[in-house]
Amino acid sequence: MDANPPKRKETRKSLRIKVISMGNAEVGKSCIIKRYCEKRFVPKYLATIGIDYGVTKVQVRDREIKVNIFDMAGHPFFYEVRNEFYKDTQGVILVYDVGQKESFDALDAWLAEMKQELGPHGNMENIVFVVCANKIDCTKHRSVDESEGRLWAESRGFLYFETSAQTGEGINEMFQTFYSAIIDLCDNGGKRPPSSTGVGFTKEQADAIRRIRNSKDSWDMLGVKPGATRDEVNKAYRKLAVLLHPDKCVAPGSEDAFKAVVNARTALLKNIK
Ligand SMILES: Nc1nc2c(ncn2[C@@H]2O[C@H](COP(=O)(O)OP(=O)(O)OP(=O)(O)O)[C@@H](O)[C@H]2O)c(=O)[nH]1
Repeated sequence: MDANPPKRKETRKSLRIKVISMGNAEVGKSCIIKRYCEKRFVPKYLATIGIDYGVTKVQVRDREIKVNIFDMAGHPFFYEVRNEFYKDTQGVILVYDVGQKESFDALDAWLAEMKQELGPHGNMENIVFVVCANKIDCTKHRSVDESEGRLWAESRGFLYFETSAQTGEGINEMFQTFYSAIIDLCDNGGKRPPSSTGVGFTKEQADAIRRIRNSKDSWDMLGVKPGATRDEVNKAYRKLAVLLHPDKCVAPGSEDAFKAVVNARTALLKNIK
C-alpha cells in the first residue's frame, strides 16, 4: 500500500443562500442588484411588481455561493405579495435614499413588517442585515447624513454602506462584505458569530445622539425644562459630556453631538442669571 497517497484537494461545499431586498419604493433596490449582477444602470424607473426573483453564483473568499435573490416591491400596495417571502432568509439588503428622509424613517417599519411575518418563532438576530444609504451621487439633495445612517445601522448590529447604483460606488464592497458575513453565519451553524455583534458603543450613547440630533432647542438638547436653573443645566450638561466625550464614545455622530451639547450649554448659561 502506498504510504503517501496523493492528498485529495479539499473542496469546501458550495453554499446556497436566500437574500431579500427591502425598503420604500424607488429607493433603488432593483438598480443596486442590477448594478452588481449585470454591471449596468437603468435610469428609467420601472416599479417592481410584487417580487422579482433571480439566481446568481458568486465567489467569495474560497467559497462558491449560489444566491437566490428576491427583490421586493417597496410599494405598500404589494404587501400581500411580499409577506410570503420573508421566511428562511439569511441576508437582507435594507435600502433607503439619502435624499428622501422618509425612506430612512421607514426602515423601522420595514423591520417591523418582517418581524411580524416571521412570527413569534422567527429569529431576526441570526440574519445578516446590510443597510445601503443609496443615491449618494445626488449630493445636492442629501437629507440623511452618513453618521445618522451609520448610527441607526451599527446600533442594531447591521452592516452599513454608502452606495450609488448609478456610479457603482460602494456596490461591490457592500456585496462582498455582506456575502462574507453570511458565510461566517452559515459556518457558525446559522448563528451570528459573537465577533460581529459588538459595536463598541452603548444603546444609551446611540439614543442620546439621536435625541440631540432631533432636539428642537437648547433646552431640549440638554433634556431640561425651559426655565431650568444654572445648576440643572450644568448637571445635565455634565452627564451628557461624560456619555459622549470623544475620548470615550466611538458612536457615529458623537463628536457633533458633543459639540452641540457644549454650544447649547453656553447659549443657555448666557441668559440665566
Ligand atoms: N441618481 C441615482 N438614481 C438611482 C440610483 N439608484 C436608483 N436610481 C433611480 O431611482 C429610481 C428607482 O430605482 P429602482 O431600483 O427601480 O427602485 P426600487 O427601490 O427597486 O423601487 P420599487 O421596485 O418600486 O420598490 C430609478 O429611476 C433609478 O434609475 C442611484 O444610486 N442614483
